[in-house]
Amino acid sequence: MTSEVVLEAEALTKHFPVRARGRAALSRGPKVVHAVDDVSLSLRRGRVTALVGESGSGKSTVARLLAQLYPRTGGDIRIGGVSTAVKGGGRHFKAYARRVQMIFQDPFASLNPVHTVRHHLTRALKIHGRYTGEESLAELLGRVQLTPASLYLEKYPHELSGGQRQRVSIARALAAAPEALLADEPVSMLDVSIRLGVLNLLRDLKERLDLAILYITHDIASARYFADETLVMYAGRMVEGGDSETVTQRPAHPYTHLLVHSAPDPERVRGGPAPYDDEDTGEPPSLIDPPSGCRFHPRCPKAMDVCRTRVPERTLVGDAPDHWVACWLFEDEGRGEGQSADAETDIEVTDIETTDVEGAEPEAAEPEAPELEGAAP
Ligand SMILES: Nc1ncnc2c1ncn2[C@@H]1O[C@H](COP(=O)(O)OP(=O)(O)OP(=O)(O)O)[C@@H](O)[C@H]1O
Repeated sequence: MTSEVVLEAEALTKHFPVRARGRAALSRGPKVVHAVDDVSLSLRRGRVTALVGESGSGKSTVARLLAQLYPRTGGDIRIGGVSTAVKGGGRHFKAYARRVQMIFQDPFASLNPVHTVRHHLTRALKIHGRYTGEESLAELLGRVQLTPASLYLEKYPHELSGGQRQRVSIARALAAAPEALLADEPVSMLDVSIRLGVLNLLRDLKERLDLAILYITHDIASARYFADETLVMYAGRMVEGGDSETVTQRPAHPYTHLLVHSAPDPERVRGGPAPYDDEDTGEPPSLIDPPSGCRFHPRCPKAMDVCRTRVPERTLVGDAPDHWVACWLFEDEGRGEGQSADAETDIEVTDIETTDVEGAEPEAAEPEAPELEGAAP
């Protein structure tokens, strides 16, 4: 874990204002959606960091904050160690976007249907001052394994397969020669059969271009396969993090257990231990009025009194050097950040052997949909 930090967030917070309606508008003060609270993370050169959690846990908001597509409510974003807050559109945003690029879930929506691949890539290269004629286009397409370039350059998005479209989106992001790539569920809309190919491409790019990649996913099994480090988010807060093997094989937080247990797991099907009742998955809370203390406590089978009132701090656990959890169950065993000790928990651990990404995503109820004041871009 010693490679250089490219992009980091410290105590990042985003609250979206919501308009109260009816009597609530008269009786209560302004309401906000607590989409992201106190999130800290570091993206390092040549490493993939997975951000895992159910729908509505705040993953996309973290990515959009890191891409400077939203202003933040609080906290800091540093690129190359320098604090940065950029407003969309201008010269500063362009300079930032040269270093930090984002790819989205739906490549069909992010490519303009009336333009060819040539148009998309030429434009991106020109914006970032890197267009040097045909060979720069061929080089970009080569990077995403769309060769020979002549087969693809004159094609429109609808003439490409889903996987090819996502590769063109990735090529367009690479036109900036970024240091960090924020990939928001980059394979979840693709056919199961081609997901692995796109993840392998991203991994290859990470290695060849020394990219720092944030990989957002619902699917913790794919995080184990693809990411060096895995961070788990629940209801706007980060609850656990560490190297992917440890977080997915020896999860500490009860919520991570739930995610691991909901993932496809041949061992469990053969009778491996189940830490919790499979059916008892509950629902994520409203983020307008999130639970006090640990936000997972209403769903947590291990909840204690303290969980209802006080937010747990990050504490290092287990043998792996950077494995941390924010959970009161570990108050006694925790080493505090930077110390060393063993942590035993009374939670049984379920091994997962799944290494492909074809599994179903854990089901999650949609959180309460607020009336938006600031529309998402
Ligand atoms: N522009 C907005 N205005 C108000 N609330 C918003 C806005 N964007 C997101 N939210 C809310 O913030 C919370 C976090 O949403 P976000 O999209 O970041 O979660 P997510 O984990 O990425 O979910 P998904 O996997 O479904 O994309 C949700 O409750 C969502 O409704």
